[in-house]
Amino acid sequence: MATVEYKNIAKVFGNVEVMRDISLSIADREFVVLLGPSGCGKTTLLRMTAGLETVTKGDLFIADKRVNDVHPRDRNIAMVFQNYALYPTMKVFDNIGFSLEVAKVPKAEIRKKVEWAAEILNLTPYLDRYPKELSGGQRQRVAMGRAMVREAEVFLFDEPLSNLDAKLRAHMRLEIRQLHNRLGTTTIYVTHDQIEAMTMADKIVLMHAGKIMQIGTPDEVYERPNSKYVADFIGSPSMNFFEGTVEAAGVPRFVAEGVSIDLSPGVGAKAGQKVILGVRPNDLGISDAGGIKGEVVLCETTGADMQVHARVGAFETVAVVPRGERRAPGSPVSLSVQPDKVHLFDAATEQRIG
Ligand SMILES: Nc1ncnc2c1ncn2[C@@H]1O[C@H](COP(=O)(O)OP(=O)(O)OP(=O)(O)O)[C@@H](O)[C@H]1O
Repeated sequence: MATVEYKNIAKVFGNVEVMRDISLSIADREFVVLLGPSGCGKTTLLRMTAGLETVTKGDLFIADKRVNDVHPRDRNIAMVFQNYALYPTMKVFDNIGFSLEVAKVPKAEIRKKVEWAAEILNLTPYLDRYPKELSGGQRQRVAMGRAMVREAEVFLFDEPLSNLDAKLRAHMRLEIRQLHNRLGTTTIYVTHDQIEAMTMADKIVLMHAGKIMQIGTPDEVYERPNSKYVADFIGSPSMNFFEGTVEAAGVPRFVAEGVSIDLSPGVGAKAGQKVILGVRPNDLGISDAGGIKGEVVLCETTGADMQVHARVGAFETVAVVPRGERRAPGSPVSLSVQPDKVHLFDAATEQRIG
């Protein structure tokens, strides 16, 4: 097992710089998720870690050893891809054991390791089958088995669940996380799915346009997003945003067209400062009186909850409330928010205030 360290990493393809000055430390046994929209550079960072892409600038360390120029084979990593990359003409047993066979490990030892991995992954009944005779989830487990038998120091996952249906994805999330709890292998996992990131990660690294926007535990990035970008990316439905000004006579107050919200007394904003105020849909309560006045646009039920879409002044908002709160479109509604549930960002820099 090992640490992974990125120091001022940059990546240029041709003359296009897709990544600049990435620095990140991953602790031994940590499960880190690289999260971000398509094109943000997460796969490129993973492929550089694997040695499948060169590092243009900076230093990459695995287990305290600089590996920029080390061949992928000698990095002691195992990678699990989105498309599993199984060999179609080999049975499950041989797929899992193939790398050991190439390394000329004695047959008895290969058998022992493959059976050990199959047992943990619930693949024992399938060792004699070909990949095409397996379900998507089973194929995914075979791909993980291949990584496990190599006793790699670091596991790299590149969107491993994106080809599975929603239910199986949820199940495999749990399995991968349990596997990590059991083996403790340092893991770097790439996804654009925030639910995967929130449920699996010890630490989320949120990327955008080749830069790291925030590093933190799932709770930290959810509860204290350091910028409007992060606040908007994490959470579903997305955070509500209101652009306005802070007024500070007595209790500080946020004011925008049709909106007035009390802020916590200690809030770091200055009087007159232009800000963006954010509230998570779950932190918006609705009632018939008091609070911020608005008009219901639409109510949608998601099963357990109801999403109330409302127009408030110049803003579209959504509140997630218990299912019984259905209201007709066009009816008046009042929205309330606790001052300590408010997120404030500077309007110009979009960075968190306080
Ligand atoms: N071989 C390449 N040549 C040129 N540009 C590339 C190459 N590979 C990736 N890029 C560019 O680098 C940027 C980062 O790509 P990368 O695949 O790392 O993004 P990603 O966040 O993993 O996205 P996705 O979720 O779509 O895979 C993109 O703008 C992409 O177009």
